Amino acid sequence: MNSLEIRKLNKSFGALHVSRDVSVSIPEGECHALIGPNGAGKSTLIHQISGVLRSDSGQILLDGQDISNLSVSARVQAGLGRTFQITSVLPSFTVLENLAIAAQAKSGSSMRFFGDASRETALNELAQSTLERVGLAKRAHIRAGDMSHGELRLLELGLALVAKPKFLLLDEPMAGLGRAEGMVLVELLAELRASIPMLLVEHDMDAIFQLAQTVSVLVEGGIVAQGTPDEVRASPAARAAYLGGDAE
Ligand SMILES: Nc1ncnc2c1ncn2[C@@H]1O[C@H](COP(=O)(O)OP(=O)(O)OP(=O)(O)O)[C@@H](O)[C@H]1O
Repeated sequence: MNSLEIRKLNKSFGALHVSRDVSVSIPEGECHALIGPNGAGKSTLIHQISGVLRSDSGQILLDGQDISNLSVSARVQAGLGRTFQITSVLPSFTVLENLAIAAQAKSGSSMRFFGDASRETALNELAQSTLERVGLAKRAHIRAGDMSHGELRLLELGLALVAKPKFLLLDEPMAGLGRAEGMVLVELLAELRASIPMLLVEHDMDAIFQLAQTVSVLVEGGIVAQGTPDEVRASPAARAAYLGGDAE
């Protein structure tokens, strides 16, 4: 079963206790949004989950496997996918080439396998099907550097999907997108969440309330409210700390 469970994660920077006993459980089929004011500790938590930062204590379980002590790349190998705020797209390669390169990298390809036709076919098929999955089939042969910002976001998601993740970490996927581009991405993520559960850090409340079945509100590193969007909207702690007038 695809799921992510984090149990009592803590992280301090010197005297600053940022993540405080954070626990979240995200089962199969679910998009969980993490929201909170600037400086609440959202990025820190994402970095702890992805492995960029080691937690001081707590556990991270992916499909029941404890990945708390794995490196970033070992977590990716274990099935933890993520989109990066710093793009991993190669701008002078086409969209399809970017996906094919990612597919090859994921497959652990090396020169000694070069020329294995069936293997190349499989990688090309994976690149092509991912291209279609993220709605970029018509843009296959465009240089990635010539794409719009919204298309780049779709390609970044495609690069994560090539690795066939069991779970996706999405760090502000809507950032910088216009309304139309944002809607395309929301629709795509809504389709994907049925097969790949996801944790979404996002400031765009419309996107959150369209996508997330459950929400955690993080304030000063601790979760002050957790539940469905409606429960969180109704939570006095969340309203006081974060949602304010938007919750009305
Ligand atoms: N490497 C670090 N060293 C020291 N303090 C840090 C470090 N990284 C983050 N912090 C501090 O931890 C707190 C939480 O920061 P974090 O970036 O996780 O918040 P955030 O919720 O992601 O904020 P934003 O919404 O603005 O991105 C802040 O007070 C920040 O200054």
